[in-house]
Amino acid sequence: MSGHGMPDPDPLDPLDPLDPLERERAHLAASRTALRAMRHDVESLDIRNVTANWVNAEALQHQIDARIEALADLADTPLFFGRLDHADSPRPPGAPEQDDPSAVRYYIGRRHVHDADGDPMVIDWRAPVSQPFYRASKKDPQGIGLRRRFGYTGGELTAYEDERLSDPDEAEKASALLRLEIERPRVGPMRDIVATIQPEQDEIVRTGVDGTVCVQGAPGTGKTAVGLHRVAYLLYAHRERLARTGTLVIGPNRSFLRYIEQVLPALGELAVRQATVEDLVTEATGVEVRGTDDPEAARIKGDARMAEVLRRAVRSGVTMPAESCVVVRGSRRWRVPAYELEEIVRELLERGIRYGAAREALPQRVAHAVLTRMERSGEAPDDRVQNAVARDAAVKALVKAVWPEVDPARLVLRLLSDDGFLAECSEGILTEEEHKAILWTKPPRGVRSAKWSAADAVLIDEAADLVRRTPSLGHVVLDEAQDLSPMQYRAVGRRCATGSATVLGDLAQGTTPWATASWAEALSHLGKPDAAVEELTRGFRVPREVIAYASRLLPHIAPGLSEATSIRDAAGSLRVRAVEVEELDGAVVDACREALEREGSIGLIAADARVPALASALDAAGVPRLSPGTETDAGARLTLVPATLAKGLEYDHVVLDEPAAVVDGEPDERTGLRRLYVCLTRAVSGLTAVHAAPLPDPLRDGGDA
Ligand SMILES: Nc1ncnc2c1ncn2[C@@H]1O[C@H](COP(=O)(O)OP(=O)(O)OP(=O)(O)O)[C@@H](O)[C@H]1O
Repeated sequence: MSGHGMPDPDPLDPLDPLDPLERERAHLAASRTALRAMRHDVESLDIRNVTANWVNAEALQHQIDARIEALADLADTPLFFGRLDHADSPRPPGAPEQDDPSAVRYYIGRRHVHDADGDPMVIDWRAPVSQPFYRASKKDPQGIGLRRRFGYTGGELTAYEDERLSDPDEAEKASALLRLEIERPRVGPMRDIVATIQPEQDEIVRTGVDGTVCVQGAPGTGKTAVGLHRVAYLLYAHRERLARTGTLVIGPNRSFLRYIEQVLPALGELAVRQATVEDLVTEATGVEVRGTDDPEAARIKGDARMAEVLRRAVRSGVTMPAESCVVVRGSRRWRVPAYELEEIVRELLERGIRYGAAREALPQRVAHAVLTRMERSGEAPDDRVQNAVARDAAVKALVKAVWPEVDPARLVLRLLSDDGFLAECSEGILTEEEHKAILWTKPPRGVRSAKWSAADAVLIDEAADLVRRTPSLGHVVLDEAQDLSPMQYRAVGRRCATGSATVLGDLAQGTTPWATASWAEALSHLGKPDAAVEELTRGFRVPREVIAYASRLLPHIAPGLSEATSIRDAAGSLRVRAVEVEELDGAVVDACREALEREGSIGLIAADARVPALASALDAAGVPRLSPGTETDAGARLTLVPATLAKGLEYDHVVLDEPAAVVDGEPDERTGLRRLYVCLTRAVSGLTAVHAAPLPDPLRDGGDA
């Protein structure tokens, strides 16, 4: 009997048993055939007799269509990328390195494929039996004798790489296939890393669904990749639960989301929403963001203290009843005295339930007080009477007077335009200057005409949650988290209040005035103070020379952080060129042309203010260019990227225009150097920095000039 997933060896098998590549190709072909058969089975399902009605039939057909789509055989996506042979029957010493047909064997791929008998031919990478493919090592072989990685060229299986984990004589070596995969030129959007997830990454990917993890990671350590694969993993391990509760990936902006949007569909996961925090809060509140704040106002509006200001504002309209409430039923009048109504109101205020829920509870409480009186006088009212009393005009009038309805947008509008109201709500919380900084000088006429800023929309979202609980999703991945304000963390936190989160970021790349200073603080704003913080320092993107150059900025921008290492040593990957001012644009265009002679994508990154000049220079030179978020293809490979949009993106070759201008584009030096750090760490193969102005201090006397 052969291992699982491999047919028994056929004595008449014409394949050369000593040619492993040929055998693997045969397994690939057989798996393809099996996948086609699986698809054919689903396609030929006849649902006419199993569904009683039209709606069911529609729903079922929809599921079937999705399944057919999921079973498509994508020619350029290999069906499997790895193989595990269990160590149960080790190869006898001196035996030839041929396949051991008696070993329990699994092929690992992007999806599950089984043969006509239901025996697995390929195992989903997320299944528990696949885990050793990512985690087993010589120190801890996890029962694995052989781990084989496959290399493909254009869909053809062309290479394999073996590690004999239980062979003490075999030295541990870096995987050449991993290196090839990372250096494979980038054209088009981000791709998945299922074939090469590293052990430290896999631990994060497979953290349980109830655990929130926060990952601090230097540029290019795979945070984004890990976050996306974690969603795919969770959807596999908890499909039903998450289908019900939903999953969400949050990124900093549209171009970033466009860059990552293909990864989950490529892993077979089509139903994960991807959005920015702004998308979420504007959608929830119905306001449109058309305005901006100056940095100081934005900082204050994003400060966690605003949550308390809003809490006070929401409850500010609650007043204590001055009069008793009289309900007339038939010939009798029932009076609940003011002091008792006050007790009810106070109790509701103290119970900490949502404002809206308390407003709904109030008439029932008053009705209950009426019913108690009825019972005391010998009546036997039932629930219907209580409901009728709760709907009585006198009770309604009372609720309206003491617990007024709150419209979140109107409330925030009042807060930001009514000096006295803001003073009342922020007393002892904001300083006089802070109060002035957020007050609108020209109050808008109404909610629709107001030029709401992104920070305002978050305030409205907070107010809305104080009134009515925001529904929570099952899992949220928050990428580039370091740039969120405390109020934004809270907005994300309420969207995973009963679920879990994966928080990804790098404190050194924080470029907002409110950038996260510590993960502990951020996690407490998120409402997940007990989350584990993991650090990733092994860099996959940036070559050693380039990351070392960028890391010179670290002591100035994030002194406590570890420097990233790089798994790749690409000599000559860093070039720094000094030119005269009048030559700058020309030298940058030349550097782009040089980069275009090589394969892959090219990013020309420049201070936002320099972008128009460089766009003209490229146009004049006849070099086609794209904007960030537009897909590169073989014909157009150069993207002109404003420094403020570079975060999270990567290019095979980066040309960096005038580093000093990138620093000067920010309001303070530390933010400027952080922005520069982001720009310096976008390159996979090579970075050419071209400058006319002196380089920022930490970068002087470096590079090969
Ligand atoms: N295990 C891996 N195998 C192959 N490629 C990997 C692996 N881990 C990361 N990469 C690649 O390294 C690059 C950087 O990954 P990613 O963008 O996820 O890093 P990041 O930590 O989010 O970076 P940044 O902080 O700059 O946003 C990507 O091209 C990604 O596909």
